[in-house]
Amino acid sequence: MSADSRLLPSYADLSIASPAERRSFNALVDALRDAQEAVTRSRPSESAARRAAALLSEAAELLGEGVPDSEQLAGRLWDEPGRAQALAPPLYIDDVDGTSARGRVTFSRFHAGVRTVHGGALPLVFDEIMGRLATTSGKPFARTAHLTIDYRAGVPVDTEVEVFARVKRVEGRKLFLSSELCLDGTVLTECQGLWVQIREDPR
Ligand SMILES: CCCCCCCC(=O)SCCNC(=O)CCNC(=O)[C@H](O)C(C)(C)COP(=O)(O)OP(=O)(O)OC[C@H]1O[C@@H](n2cnc3c(N)ncnc32)[C@H](O)[C@@H]1OP(=O)(O)O
Repeated sequence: MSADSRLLPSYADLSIASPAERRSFNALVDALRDAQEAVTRSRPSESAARRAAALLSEAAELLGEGVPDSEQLAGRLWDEPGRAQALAPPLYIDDVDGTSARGRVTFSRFHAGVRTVHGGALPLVFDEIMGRLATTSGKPFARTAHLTIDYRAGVPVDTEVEVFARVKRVEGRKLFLSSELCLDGTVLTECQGLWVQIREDPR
């Protein structure tokens, strides 16, 4: 396991997978990320594109229809960067306490729009770090209710950027958070978010 339990949400279930299952599933998700990036970067010949498509289809067929979402591992290996899901780029959360969080992320061309990171990909990272902050340090389960993004400057691909988040105030079940994505001390993108602690835990 790669993170200490202070960095994990209060509802994280670390017993969901054995160490061996965790390693092999993580390797599968890493390979999926590599495939996404390789397809994005490629300009294959017709035959290479057909062959690659057949291999990817074969992999999907091998995995079959899957298990109910309550049993899936994707998105639930909380102590792994990216939680073993390929939707968002893997976020390395270095620190979380009751009021702030700090992490690092590198977007690749898969998440690019025109030369810079796609505007729809950036909220994925804000939702991850603010979601972690909103639900760590014993806080109950909360859902994203509102996000506002300010795109100050383009975010480069293939470059590690820092992400910071903090709790600005709490009003009953409502947590008002803010977050910034920075490169060399310059804020590139800012996000304001509202998380609402739900009345009943749905899990
Ligand atoms: C580590 C984790 C990483 C991953 C984190 C991922 C987190 C997510 O992405 S969750 C998925 C995306 N979000 C959702 O699907 C949420 C969908 N919405 C909902 O489930 C509900 O609307 C929910 C839970 C946000 C609020 O529902 P409910 O508890 O019934 O709220 P309700 O009682 O109406 O309102 C509570 C308060 O919040 C306010 N509020 C609710 N929604 C909003 C909103 N969108 N904007 C502003 N205020 C809002 C209400 O005005 C009310 O305020 P007050 O108490 O001052 O009157």
